[in-house]
Amino acid sequence: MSDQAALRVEGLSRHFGSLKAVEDVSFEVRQGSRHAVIGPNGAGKSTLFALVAGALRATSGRVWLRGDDVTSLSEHARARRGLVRTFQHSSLFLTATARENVMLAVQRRHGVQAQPWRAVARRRVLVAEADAVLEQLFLHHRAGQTAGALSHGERRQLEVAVALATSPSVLLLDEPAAGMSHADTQAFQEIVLGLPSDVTVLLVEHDLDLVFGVADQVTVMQLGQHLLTGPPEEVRASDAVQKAYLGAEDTSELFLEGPG
Ligand SMILES: Nc1ncnc2c1ncn2[C@@H]1O[C@H](COP(=O)(O)OP(=O)(O)OP(=O)(O)O)[C@@H](O)[C@H]1O
Repeated sequence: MSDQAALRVEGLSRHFGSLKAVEDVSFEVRQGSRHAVIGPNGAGKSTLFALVAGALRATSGRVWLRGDDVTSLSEHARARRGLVRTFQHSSLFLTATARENVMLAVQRRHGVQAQPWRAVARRRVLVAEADAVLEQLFLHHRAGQTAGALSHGERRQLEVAVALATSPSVLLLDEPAAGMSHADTQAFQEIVLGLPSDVTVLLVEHDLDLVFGVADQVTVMQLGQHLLTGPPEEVRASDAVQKAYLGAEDTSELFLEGPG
């Protein structure tokens, strides 16, 4: 594994009966990268994401977090080591405020302390840390609202805040733009770009505007297999990617958006 890799998958496979949902996939995610996984429907992106997060067991292959083999670890054990995911379907406490949702995550990071006389001081620290994370995610003005009162886009922001509050080394974003309006997606793009540079981000995403707006590396999956990993301009220029991605002749509209 190269010195710069925060995460590496090596020969990773997951079969469902005879279906090879993910087959012998290998690639590295560099330290500090914003790395996206794309591919047509059924390409194996969600399965790959679940294998990396630890929600699914691999049929074969390995997952490395920095130099550590985490393949046999549960999702929780991986999260404790800094490999933290957001969920496509919200895992927020909807009746708790945005601040309380983040405070719970901060508290988990600190661990529960048993000295009751320090409770007031501890709460002050939790509030301050939670508010700092909310500010980072442009949600500070919503801190006192219940998560249930937030818009869909704001909830997705809050999910990232909750994940970020655990101090991840690698943040896994599961289709963050799913169900978002165009405006929300654009706002979310700024959030991803503004995440701390020492946090490595791996996102699985359908929205190519978001992908090409944030990613410095893109992995393309096709029919369970790894097709290409490279910088956005290389992916855009690849005939194989365009054909695989669209499966059609008219590729002229693909990959025209975004900087990179
Ligand atoms: N639990 C499962 N049991 C059986 N087959 C599955 C299971 N999960 C996924 N598959 C199959 O594995 C293949 C890859 O699915 P996956 O959801 O990983 O692809 P994807 O690229 O995320 O697709 P999409 O873009 O539509 O979300 C598909 O053919 C899917 O039907």
